[in-house]
Amino acid sequence: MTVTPGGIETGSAVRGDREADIGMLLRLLRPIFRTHWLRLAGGFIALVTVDFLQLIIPRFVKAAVDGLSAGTADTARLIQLSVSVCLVALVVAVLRFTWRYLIIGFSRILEKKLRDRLFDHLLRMDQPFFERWTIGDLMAHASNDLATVQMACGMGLVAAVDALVMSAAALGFMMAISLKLTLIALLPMPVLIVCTRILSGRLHHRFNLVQEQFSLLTEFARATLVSVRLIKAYTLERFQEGRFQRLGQAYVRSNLKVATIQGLLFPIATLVGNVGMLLLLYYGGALVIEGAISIGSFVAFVSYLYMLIWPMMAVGWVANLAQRGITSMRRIHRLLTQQPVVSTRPTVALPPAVVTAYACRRLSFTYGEAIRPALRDLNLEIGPGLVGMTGRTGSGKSTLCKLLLRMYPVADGMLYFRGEDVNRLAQADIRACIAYVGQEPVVFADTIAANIAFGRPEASMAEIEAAARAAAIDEDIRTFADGYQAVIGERGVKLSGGQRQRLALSRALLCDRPMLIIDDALSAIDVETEQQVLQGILAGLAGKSVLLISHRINVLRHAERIVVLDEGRIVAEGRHEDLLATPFYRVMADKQRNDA
Ligand SMILES: Nc1ncnc2c1ncn2[C@@H]1O[C@H](COP(=O)(O)OP(=O)(O)OP(=O)(O)O)[C@@H](O)[C@H]1O
Repeated sequence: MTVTPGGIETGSAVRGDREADIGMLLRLLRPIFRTHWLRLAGGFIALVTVDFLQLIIPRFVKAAVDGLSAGTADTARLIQLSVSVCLVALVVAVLRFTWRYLIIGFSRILEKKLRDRLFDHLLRMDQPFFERWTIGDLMAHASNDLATVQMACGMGLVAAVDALVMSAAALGFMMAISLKLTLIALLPMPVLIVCTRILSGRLHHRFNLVQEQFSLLTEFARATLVSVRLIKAYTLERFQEGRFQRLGQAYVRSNLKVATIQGLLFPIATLVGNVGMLLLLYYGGALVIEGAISIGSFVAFVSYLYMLIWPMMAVGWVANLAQRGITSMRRIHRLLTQQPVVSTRPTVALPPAVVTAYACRRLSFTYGEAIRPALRDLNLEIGPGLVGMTGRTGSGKSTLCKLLLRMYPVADGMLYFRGEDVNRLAQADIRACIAYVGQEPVVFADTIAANIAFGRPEASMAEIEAAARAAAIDEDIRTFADGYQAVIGERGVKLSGGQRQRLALSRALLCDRPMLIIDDALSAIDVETEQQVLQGILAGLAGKSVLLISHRINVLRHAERIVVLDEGRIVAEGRHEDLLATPFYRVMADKQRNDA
């Protein structure tokens, strides 16, 4: 089993797109900042006010200490100062809540808007895009990168503004007391900035490793649970347990490394603060003895010095947050600037239904990195009525379906829908005319009714039941205790393979679109039910075009015309009886007759 590591770096680097500069990134964020400027302004006003109020508290303490040492402070004065400290602390508490609510709330709004944009963008991308990017890559963008940008635009901005205001104001107050003492007390601070910068860089790296380990662990658990039946069939439980345990150990090890760095960061900050305090005690004490500063000023100075420790630490932290935020924004930007390769600029409106739904004119197609074309010089008309298609595996049948569904680009003049070159039509217009049933039925963990009504959520129960009857699954559904309201488990685990296929078919029949493409989607249905299903399809055929791909002669013989593909080319075409004279079809028919 392959586990997707969610390696955004590797995945993106391979694609080698141009890196976005800061201006491009800001352009992406600017509209969100502009819309919420009032909220941000309110938040920062509250934040700066908190900083100033915090700086006022030591002034009250200074007044009290000076009053006490000079013998001028009486009880009333002390109560007055204490009440002032309490009131300021109360306002600080309210304003702290306010800035947190406003600014961190803003960063969550920003994250949501970016996530919505990313999601919308991904839904608009085409098949070649999803072949280049793994789901692990995309999930990593949608979780880790968005979380990093949120952190940078929330706590990062707060810490930057806070550090700036707090350090400027604390330094101002300290210098007002004594310039010399300020310079002495600040001597150890650069050590703190450098240490935080280095350690938080390492912390960031370790955090990334923790996240990577975590996504490996969760992806492994997901992949194991999804294929639990296969694992049991191959008695791989022990093997999987061992791999899971090893991944778990690696995750714990990465977390311990994070804890080590975090464990170093705070003691270093305290140590540096205490060294500053030592210098302050020595030189500040001397200044008090000389009478150059009062005891109150000395006490206030101590408070300011403590207040400086956080901003000094924040400098290194903010630099790392900003760096990480920019890297993540670049990845998001790279994803948002990917464009679908299938044309999205229609020049003409969808023509009304004509006799031929689809026409291929010397249609050739080669997958991006393939050396051999999957389809070569195909000349084919589909519709109205039932066109059958068969051919060896890998002969290009599903590729043709994908082209008809406009999942891959085709050159001009090769594919016509209702007489118009598909490159001149909107993909959505073409797709809206086609109901498609793929080889692998897609079933959601929802009720049977909701699964059938996926393409037409507004359909009535009567319509849903009629579609189920046409796909010969109505009787099976009624065997469930909750009938159409039965929840069929993740990926339809409560249904058999044949039931899943018929469910997918009923979904397509309910859509009642002019064209129906069934890509080998009846393969798991028994012969008797298969005939019922075919009757259901044939009953609704009037005026429609159906392309029915199958390896079964019994299915194909109902078609008015059968096309045989081999190595991407049409090697035979005609009615069932005519084709019996051709080698591939005759061998297939003989073999299936003998098997029966
Ligand atoms: N996404 C892809 N990228 C590159 N090559 C592909 C891709 N999908 C299919 N192919 C190749 O194109 C060729 C035709 O594949 P296709 O799936 O169309 O065959 P098919 O006739 O539908 O086979 P089957 O009967 O087994 O479903 C094969 O050689 C296959 O390996």
